[in-house]
Amino acid sequence: MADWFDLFSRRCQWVNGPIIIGAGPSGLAVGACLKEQGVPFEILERSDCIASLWQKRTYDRLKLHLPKQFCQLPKLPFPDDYPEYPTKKQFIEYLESYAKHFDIKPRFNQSVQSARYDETCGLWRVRTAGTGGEMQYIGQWLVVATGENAEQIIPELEGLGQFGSDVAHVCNYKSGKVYQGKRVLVVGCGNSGMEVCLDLCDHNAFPSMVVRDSVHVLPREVLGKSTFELAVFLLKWLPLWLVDGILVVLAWLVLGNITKYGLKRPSIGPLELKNTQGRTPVLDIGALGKIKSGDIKVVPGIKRFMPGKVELVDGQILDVDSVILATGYRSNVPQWLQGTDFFSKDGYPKVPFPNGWKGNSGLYAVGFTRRGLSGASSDAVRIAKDIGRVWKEGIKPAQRLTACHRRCISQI
Ligand SMILES: Cc1cc2nc3c(=O)[nH]c(=O)nc-3n(C[C@H](O)[C@H](O)[C@H](O)COP(=O)(O)OP(=O)(O)OC[C@H]3O[C@@H](n4cnc5c(N)ncnc54)[C@H](O)[C@@H]3O)c2cc1C
Ligand SMILES: NC(=O)C1=CN([C@@H]2O[C@H](COP(=O)(O)OP(=O)(O)OC[C@H]3O[C@@H](n4cnc5c(N)ncnc54)[C@H](OP(=O)(O)O)[C@@H]3O)[C@@H](O)[C@H]2O)C=CC1
Ligand SMILES: O=C(O)C(=O)Cc1c[nH]c2ccccc12
Repeated sequence: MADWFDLFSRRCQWVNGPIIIGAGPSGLAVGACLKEQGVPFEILERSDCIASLWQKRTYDRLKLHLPKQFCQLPKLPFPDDYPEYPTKKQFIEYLESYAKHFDIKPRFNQSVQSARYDETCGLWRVRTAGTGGEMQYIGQWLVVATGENAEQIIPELEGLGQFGSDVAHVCNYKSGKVYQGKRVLVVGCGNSGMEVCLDLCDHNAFPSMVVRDSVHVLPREVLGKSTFELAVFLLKWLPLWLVDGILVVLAWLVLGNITKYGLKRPSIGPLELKNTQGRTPVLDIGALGKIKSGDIKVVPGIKRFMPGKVELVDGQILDVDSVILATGYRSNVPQWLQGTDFFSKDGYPKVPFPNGWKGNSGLYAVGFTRRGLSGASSDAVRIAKDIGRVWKEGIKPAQRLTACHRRCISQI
């Protein structure tokens, strides 16, 4: 009886078409491409808005750091009057207009708790929790679009619990305004750590940035041309190792020897490191100047925290008012995707680029190639074509619905 109650109370829903998890740029891009193919779909989003990473978990001064042609989604370019590097506000407005243009209406407050392929009926079952209670969605395809940045990484650092209350992950940092006059320890030297330090300087705070190992810093532009664009251009003719070599030489010519500031370069080149380990090179937009001037202090790894203090691996003890953890993000796919070995433990597809977008039994992954928004866009185009082909071949899952659906519902 309870099963039929679920069905009638709409706690269990058949989705005619793919179930897309995540309404960030990746999920929206797949949605737009599916619309063009005439394939219906549902997008399930844990937050109450599209692109929640951009709307809720990024700082005010953020801009795209790749030129706009590498960041637009399929089928709808950025408006002509957008600058080369759109601001966060412009990017969000673009995404809002993108969703509107393609009439994409995600289901908000649907946090996916589990998704599993049911071999017996050949369908995916997706369970969500949200403001309206628990729901189950059933469909033939599952598109994972939850992103490489789904969860903040809080490293285990000795004594951090005793440091004091002013510890935040960078995803909760908005502006340096509230840190005025404070000594701030920024842990991490990726693009977030660097830019937050710059923002802290601009708000008269005193940042120290922890660089525990090595980091690639590249100028965002060389002679007025985007370094990233140059790399993409060179990769058309040259092997990756050579392009990496050229980038390092260019960085040295433009930025000088930065080792003396505590910024050691990794032995692996910047693009290879990005592709293999997901470590994004820093595209400098001014932090390096502040490091050179001494406004941002570079400090080595952390040994332990004490109340109001931090001890570093070289024995220095610093008095610190606040700590910002710019320690990165992780995928959350292993937390909810069950019964498939398509994703590895780190939450990325096991199959290397360019084949990681398609798994078995109607499973797809978009936005997990460590290639930013342009990587997500190419995944989205491929996925929609693949699903569209099957859809047009006339496999109408709805026709299988009655018998199959009944069996599935009876197992809730
Ligand atoms: C600060 C920052 C700046 C960046 N700048 C650039 C840039 O300039 N250029 C570039 O190319 N890339 C950039 N990136 C890379 C970034 O990955 C992309 O910009 C982009 O946001 C990726 O889109 P996505 O849809 O794959 O993931 P996200 O934008 O993270 O979207 C995933 C969505 O899935 C939802 N979700 C997650 N888990 C669940 C769940 N269990 N159930 C339901 N919903 C769920 C999330 O709430 C989110 O809305 C940046 C990343 C960061 C963190
Ligand atoms: N558009 C833009 O301008 C921006 C883009 N981004 C993008 O967002 C993504 C995430 O960037 P970001 O948030 O910087 O994260 P990243 O993963 O790129 O960097 C994390 C940093 O934290 C360091 N770290 C992690 N754990 C520790 C620890 N225990 N002690 C000391 N250091 C530690 C890492 O060091 P190690 O390398 O040694 O592990 C690394 O320097 C990237 O793809 C980035 O390009 C971010 C900000 C701005
Ligand atoms: O900003 C990011 O995180 C990106 O993933 C964009 C990106 C993809 N490939 C790169 C290589 C160098 C610098 C940024 C990127």
